[in-house]
Amino acid sequence: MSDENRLSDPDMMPGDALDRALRPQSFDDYVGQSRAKANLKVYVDGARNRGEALDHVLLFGPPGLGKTTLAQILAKELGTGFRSTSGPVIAKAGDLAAILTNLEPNDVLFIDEIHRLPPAVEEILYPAMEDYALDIMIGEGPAARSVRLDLAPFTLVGATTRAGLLATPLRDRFGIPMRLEFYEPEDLARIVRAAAVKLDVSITEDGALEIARRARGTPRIALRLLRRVRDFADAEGSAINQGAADRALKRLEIDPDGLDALDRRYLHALVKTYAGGPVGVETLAAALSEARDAIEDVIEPYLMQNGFIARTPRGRTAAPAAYDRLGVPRPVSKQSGDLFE
Ligand SMILES: Nc1ncnc2c1ncn2[C@@H]1O[C@H](COP(=O)(O)OP(=O)(O)OP(=O)(O)O)[C@@H](O)[C@H]1O
Ligand SMILES: [Mg+2]
Repeated sequence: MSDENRLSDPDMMPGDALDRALRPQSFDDYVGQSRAKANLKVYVDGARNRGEALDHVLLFGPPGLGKTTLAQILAKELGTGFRSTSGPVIAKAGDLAAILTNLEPNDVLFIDEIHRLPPAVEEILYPAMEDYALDIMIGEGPAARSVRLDLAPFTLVGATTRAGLLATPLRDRFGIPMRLEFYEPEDLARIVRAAAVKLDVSITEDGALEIARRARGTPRIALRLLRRVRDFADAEGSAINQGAADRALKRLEIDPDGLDALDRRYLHALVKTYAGGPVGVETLAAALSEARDAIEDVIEPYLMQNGFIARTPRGRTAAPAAYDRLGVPRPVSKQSGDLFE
């Protein structure tokens, strides 16, 4: 994202090595997402007992909620190998064919950002997912013929921040679609406390909860805030208690409800510049000098979840909570009946 200082950007790279060290290794360490987890446990047990490959799994939801982590855990719990790649990395059909033919029986193949697979690559995935087979063209012109090559049974785990961008034939081939949800503060507090133990940081219960409440429902952000708050607490020579966490997060310009500077700029533009909308996402992106993808993947899901904005066919609209949040009087009435239904 263009705003390099955005601390709560879950896409930000630095610290990712540490993130890896903090990654849970089993269903039991994986906090929250109880619905997804409970179902996956049943499917994993079934596949393992039958000695079969697990059905293909599609994990979708905003960045930083634990898709990659869950994919790795699936392989561990299945007791299979784990191969990992991503949509933009696979340029040619042959690249994917090479990966597929090298899989061991029942392996997990993880494709991150699966919505960015080139269409020609996507097509060879269809028979691979459906029949564990590759259709390869041999020769050219009138003599060309297609040869079918068998593959070992495998589980494709696809991850995407945008299930909506997936072609329907691809989406339909996932037997197990799973939406990951934003985390409750209590779950994020558990994640923060577990990380603090691993990082040897002393933190109180309410210190962890303060960080959790302000992490936009996202584990990656919670972990990042923990590291920054630790720096401030170290400088103060104090443990991370609620007061220390609050002071540090204020300095980081993260509001008590977790909104950061970019969230506030977004609401400001929508409510004040565009009179509460409806306004198109491209217009908002231009006004904020942010990429449209970042707006749609990172900013809007959390604002929507918290009732600040709505997406309508005609564009984004501000909900009453957005006016209240900015201290702007709510409009008395608007012609568009869909605003405050
Ligand atoms: N349920 C969880 N319990 C504990 N820690 C978690 C959980 N989910 C995620 N994390 C932590 O948050 C970090 C981010 O998770 P992960 O990389 O899996 O997110 P992601 O959904 O794959 O994000 P992206 O869409 O950006 O690829 C990881 O380092 C992991 O340690
Ligand atoms: Mg990931």
